[in-house]
Amino acid sequence: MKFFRVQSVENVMRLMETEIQPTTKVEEIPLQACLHRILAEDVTATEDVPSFTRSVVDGYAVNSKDTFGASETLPAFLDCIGEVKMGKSIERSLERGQTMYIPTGGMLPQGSDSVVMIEDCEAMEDVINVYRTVARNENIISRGEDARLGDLLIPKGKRLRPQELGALASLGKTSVTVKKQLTVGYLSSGDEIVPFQEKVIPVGKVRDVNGITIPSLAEGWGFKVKTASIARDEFDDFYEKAKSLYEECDVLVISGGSSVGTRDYTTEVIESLGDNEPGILVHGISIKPGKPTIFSMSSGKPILGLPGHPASAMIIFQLFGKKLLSLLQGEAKEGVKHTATAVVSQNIPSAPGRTDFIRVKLQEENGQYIAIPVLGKSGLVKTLVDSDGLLEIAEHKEGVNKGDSVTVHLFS
Ligand SMILES: Nc1nc2c(c(=O)[nH]1)N[C@H]1C(S)=C(S)[C@@H](COP(=O)(O)OP(=O)(O)OC[C@H]3O[C@@H](n4cnc5c(N)ncnc54)[C@H](O)[C@@H]3O)O[C@H]1N2
Ligand code: MOO
Repeated sequence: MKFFRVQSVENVMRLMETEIQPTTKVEEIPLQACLHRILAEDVTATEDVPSFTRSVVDGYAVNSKDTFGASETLPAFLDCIGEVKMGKSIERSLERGQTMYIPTGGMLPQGSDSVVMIEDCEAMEDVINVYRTVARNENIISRGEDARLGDLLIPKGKRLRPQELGALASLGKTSVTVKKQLTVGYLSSGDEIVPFQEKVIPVGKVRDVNGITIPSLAEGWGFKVKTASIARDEFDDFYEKAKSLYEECDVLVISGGSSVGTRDYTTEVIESLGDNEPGILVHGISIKPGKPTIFSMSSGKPILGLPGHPASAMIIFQLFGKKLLSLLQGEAKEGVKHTATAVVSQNIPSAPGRTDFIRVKLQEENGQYIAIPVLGKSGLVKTLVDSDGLLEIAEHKEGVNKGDSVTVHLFS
């Protein structure tokens, strides 16, 4: 493996797609614990949903033909023969010219095919004046309209959001088979890095920023995280910590030492884990920031080496870490990216042959967002705090011009 034989963002993404095999570990858990988990089985409807045709308004159940031509000046007159009770089955059927009062959610009686809203009617003892023509199926939800018995309701591989949980609840599913939640092993490295809890630190030391940003991102995406104390720039200490995380977790993420400095043990340690087959596949991406990124596969397990600079680490983890975890977790398709459209506030040059991710702040002006670059080195944490997202300048472009409309990837 040669150092810094940079590969394009696209190549690295493709490589991840071919190398990473989705986990086969599944578990059955209660529906209430399924939020953000990946469905491991196709869910088909075991009954018609809803199981009966119901009204979506308070009004009168009618045969739409009986309202044909009805208007403010020429109402239709229908005989009211009773009332539908909420939550109860209705045995009586309507004959032509008849109606029944029906609450929102009530079951439609046989002989009716629509509901006239109460506001469009007037009750005159047992006769209801209908002042509006309604169409067939108006103001109702038909039996099986959500899903018919046997329909594929949610395909496997789908990340379960609150609405999928709602659909599963509507079928009476109390437990669901999902992919086992992956555990991300995270390790910060470097002699200069000290735990962030240290109140006073000697000159030359730096508090561990990546040790909080990277696990927080992974947890926010629905993964478990295990960490170890900061690895020293010394092979044995680094190796021991990396090895135990590698063995206990589904994926290992290391920050720092990804460059080519003499004290950088990261590559050596990565190559010592598992069978190192195929080993380091990427060391260097044509991207800014984050060029010295490492991606390795060993004994079927992915290892990601993040550059130490906090902005580089976070940006690379957002882009490649999220993709890697989503592939490994067996998500059918990565979730929709959170983006905003904005107008660039100034010219931003970029070197062709490299994908640039510019931190930007969004400011709303006259109903549109203005993207203002937050310039600063990738070692500066404040640049991340000041920015709302990233503006991507594609590899083939020489920059963007003031006034260009661009897509900004929002920090989640
Ligand atoms: N000769 C070259 N040198 C460098 C290159 C290059 O192409 N050729 N690339 C530069 C780029 S780009 C980056 S990014 C860095 C990445 O370096 P490392 O991944 O080896 O990271 P370190 O040297 O360990 O740290 C860099 C910087 O970040 C601070 N750091 C590290 N870990 C943390 C942490 N957990 N929390 C907060 N800050 C952290 C560290 O103290 C350093 O200041 O390499 C360039 N060099
Ligand atoms: O590109 Mo590095 O990632 O300068 O900080």
